[in-house]
Amino acid sequence: MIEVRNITKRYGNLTAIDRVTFRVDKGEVLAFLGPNGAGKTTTMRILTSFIPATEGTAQVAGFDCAEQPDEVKKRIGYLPETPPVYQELTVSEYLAFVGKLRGLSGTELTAGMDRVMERLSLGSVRQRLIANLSRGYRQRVGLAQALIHDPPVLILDEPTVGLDPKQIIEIRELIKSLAGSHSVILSTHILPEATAVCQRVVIINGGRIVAEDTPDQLSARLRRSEKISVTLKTPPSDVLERFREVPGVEHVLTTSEAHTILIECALGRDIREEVARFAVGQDWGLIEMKPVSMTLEDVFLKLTQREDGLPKTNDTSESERH
Ligand SMILES: Nc1ncnc2c1ncn2[C@@H]1O[C@H](COP(=O)(O)OP(=O)(O)OP(=O)(O)O)[C@@H](O)[C@H]1O
Repeated sequence: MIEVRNITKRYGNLTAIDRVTFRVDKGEVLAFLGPNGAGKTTTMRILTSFIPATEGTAQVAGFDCAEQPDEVKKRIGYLPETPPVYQELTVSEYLAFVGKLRGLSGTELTAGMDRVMERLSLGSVRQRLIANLSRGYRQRVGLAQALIHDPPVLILDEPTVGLDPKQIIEIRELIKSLAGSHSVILSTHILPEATAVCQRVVIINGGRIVAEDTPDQLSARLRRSEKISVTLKTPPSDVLERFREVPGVEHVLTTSEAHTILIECALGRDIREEVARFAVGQDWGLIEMKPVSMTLEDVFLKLTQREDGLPKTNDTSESERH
């Protein structure tokens, strides 16, 4: 439904995105995840035919974003980071206005308005001025304008920024309910949002795609070792060296918690029994031992930070395509 091939966008000397390629299938919800400045908005703008790519092609429902912008816009609902709402209109007036801009009129317009108001539970505020709505309701109105012409494709740029936790859950549930009937790209820098809502994640950093997969597959693929977190009541000062004696242990690391250490062994091995026997034998007071799985957050940091912990930038990033 969305096909992006090798798109590059340059602003003067700055390459905002560099040979970005990905696709979104019919009914799929894709997270476009990346830190600030990674190139998310630039990509969304090319897809919505707001700006042309310097190189490469982007297509929506078979139409070229640069050459057939009218056909593309008909099939896309776009919610920019700041919803394009008019404060001085009521919800009903605003949605009628947007619907007309989208070419709807008569019964088609009324049906479209009724449909989005019901879907976004806007019925009770339809006669309220947008200026007097809470942020959560304003965001719902923003989503309603994106859906008014019932487009098959939705592009949502950071749709939950600035909402309270309850509103965030509501908006995420709504996006999930669109899966199957709509193809959705959700741009976000919030990791739990990607896992909560999307089936697939594209990670962009410094203008380049650095990974693309399901959240589970991403963590599995980047995991290079098994990790166990061990908490001891009375660890000796040389606890790291001592644990390195245990057969199978490859690395022992400190953690931010004084009495907890991290033990690594080869992928597929389970050395918990040996580790427990050793700690108990030394009488170090074994309080807790648990396997540590790699979260999407770990994956994200691994892919978007340099070895020295600084963020990778558009100028210095090495593509780590997997
Ligand atoms: N019109 C422009 N002119 C010059 N540089 C731009 C322009 N728009 C974006 N950039 C630059 O391109 C890079 C990518 O920006 P973009 O807004 O696409 O990132 P983003 O991932 O959406 O970040 P954010 O989440 O902060 O909006 C940044 O370095 C940004 O400063």
